Amino acid sequence: MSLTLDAITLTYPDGDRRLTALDAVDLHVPAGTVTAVVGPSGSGKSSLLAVAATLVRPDSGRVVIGGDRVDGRGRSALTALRRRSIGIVFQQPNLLPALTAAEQLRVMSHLDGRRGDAALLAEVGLEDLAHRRPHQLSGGQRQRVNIARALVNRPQVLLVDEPTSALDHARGAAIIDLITAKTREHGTATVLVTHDRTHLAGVDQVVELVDGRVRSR
Ligand SMILES: Nc1ncnc2c1ncn2[C@@H]1O[C@H](COP(=O)(O)OP(=O)(O)OP(=O)(O)O)[C@@H](O)[C@H]1O
Repeated sequence: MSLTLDAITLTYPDGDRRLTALDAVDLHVPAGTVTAVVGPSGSGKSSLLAVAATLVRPDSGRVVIGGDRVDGRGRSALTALRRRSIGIVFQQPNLLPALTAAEQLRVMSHLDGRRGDAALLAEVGLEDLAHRRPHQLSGGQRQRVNIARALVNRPQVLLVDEPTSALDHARGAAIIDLITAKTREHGTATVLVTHDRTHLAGVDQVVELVDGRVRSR
């Protein structure tokens, strides 16, 4: 399903004024495609991801997933929507230290009451490492578990924040390739926030944010 952000404006309190983090931002991400969001520090990339994740409510504008407007829904409806439809991959894989790779996935699917899917580990190339705990995995392998975990519930929207920042170039490129492949395979609408423009050759759209506005390219 597609993701659309329509005229999103977001401000934060800033002393006795408001700081405009996103200024009438439009973004359309068709199903099965990856949109990279680039821009300098403080340009609003994380804010955009937080709005798309329905974690932060914008001052104005609409968030539309698969044709349904989702901003403005109540808290429990948004929690259910996030569990069901939105996968989030954070910069640092926040895996639970005591659990094996397979267990990290099972915990997610139990939380949502769905069947565990350790086969996902095979999809991300970790079938032989299912029994390892996070400290027994490399940074790139941990990020793969993180991605597999975000995909457990087959989300319609995948939001990825700086997935390569802790990785060397080759491992970073492999992670972007993996995200792109899974996006195509599952028909996900994927937004990938990154500082690093060197990996962007394979993505479908690159959006540059400057001071909270989309700069046309
Ligand atoms: N909770 C907050 N309260 C007040 N201001 C905030 C808050 N979060 C972000 N900001 C401000 O909003 C603007 C956009 O921040 P945001 O984190 O979205 O940028 P970014 O592009 O993700 O930056 P970076 O690349 O450094 O992570 C910045 O000026 C930041 O200082």
